Amino acid sequence: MDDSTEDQRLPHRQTPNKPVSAQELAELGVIQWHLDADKYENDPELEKIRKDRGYNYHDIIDVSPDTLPEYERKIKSFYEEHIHTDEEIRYCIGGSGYFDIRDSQDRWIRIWTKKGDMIVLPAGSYHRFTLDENNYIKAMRLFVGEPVWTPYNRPQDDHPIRQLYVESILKSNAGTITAH
Ligand SMILES: CSCCC(=O)/C(O)=C/O
Ligand SMILES: [Fe+2]
Repeated sequence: MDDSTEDQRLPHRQTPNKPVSAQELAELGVIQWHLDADKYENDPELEKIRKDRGYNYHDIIDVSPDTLPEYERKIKSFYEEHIHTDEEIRYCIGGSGYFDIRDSQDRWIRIWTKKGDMIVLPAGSYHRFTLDENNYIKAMRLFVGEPVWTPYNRPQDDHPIRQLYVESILKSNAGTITAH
């Protein structure tokens, strides 16, 4: 992402653009699939992912000014940099939005998530979410067991889940992750 503080809904690409590969995202623990969102209610491919990864809970969230209760408060909270103690698993079944995640040098990577994209952000990863200029996303939220949506806003460097995440990234990449 660029460093501009302009509207969070803009793409915020660097000039020139600096694309990030699926491999680089995988090294941060991000998992992605692309599915046929038109058949999300009866999709063997989605069922297989859910079964393989134990995602036995799901619900649907409609994020737009007209559909989300307490829209202003929630949209602000989604964009505060935070971690969760569990994976954040989202399947975009309509609309679009940006999931931002910090890389190993603490730079933001912006992941444009559109209809059919399913993404897992690992537990302990610093991230945030915003709608894009279309102002609408319909997403399936998945979870293992009873859902816990609590965000822990940065700084969380002493949080055991953050520490586990940092260790796992260090181990798999033999790289450096900047402590702040
Ligand atoms: C599109 S789902 C809303 C965003 C959210 O649940 C979250 O935790 C963002 O980090
Ligand atoms: Fe989150």
